[in-house]
Amino acid sequence: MKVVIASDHGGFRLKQEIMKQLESKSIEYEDYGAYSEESVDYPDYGHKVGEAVASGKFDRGIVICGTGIGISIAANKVPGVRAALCGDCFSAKASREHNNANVLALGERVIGVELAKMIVDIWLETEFAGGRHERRVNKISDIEEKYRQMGK
Ligand SMILES: O=C(CO)[C@H](O)[C@H](O)[C@H](O)COP(=O)(O)O
Repeated sequence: MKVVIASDHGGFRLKQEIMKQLESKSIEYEDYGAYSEESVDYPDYGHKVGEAVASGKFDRGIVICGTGIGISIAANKVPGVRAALCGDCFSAKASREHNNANVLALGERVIGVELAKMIVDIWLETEFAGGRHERRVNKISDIEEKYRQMGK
């Protein structure tokens, strides 16, 4: 599995921890920044990760900002992205099983490092359950298609 990861300044330190975790599990990843705690704008990083996942270059993306909110909103603007902001293990599992989330968003200023690592582990390990969930996820794609046809 190939993972792309990015954060703004508010998620920089947690990103460093998550990258160490990916390395320890020999999961291939690429760091799309930010590369320091200097103040930057989270939409730029959510957008980059969203495009990298939607294009098929990466299987999954992880985005981190202070709350995880702004960067997940930005990633979700890219058609084909299903970014899930998770602050607990149950949601992390469900976001994969039910929503086939392809981007995980975390809030460094909200959750601790150890919880974040557990969430990442569960999220990366869990497969999409399909079945009735597939019909619902397809309806999300239908919404995107509707706006694509309207040229928006
Ligand atoms: O949480 C965020 C947006 O939803 C981002 O992490 C930003 O980091 C946050 O808004 C930045 O705030 P700052 O006061 O500029 O560090």
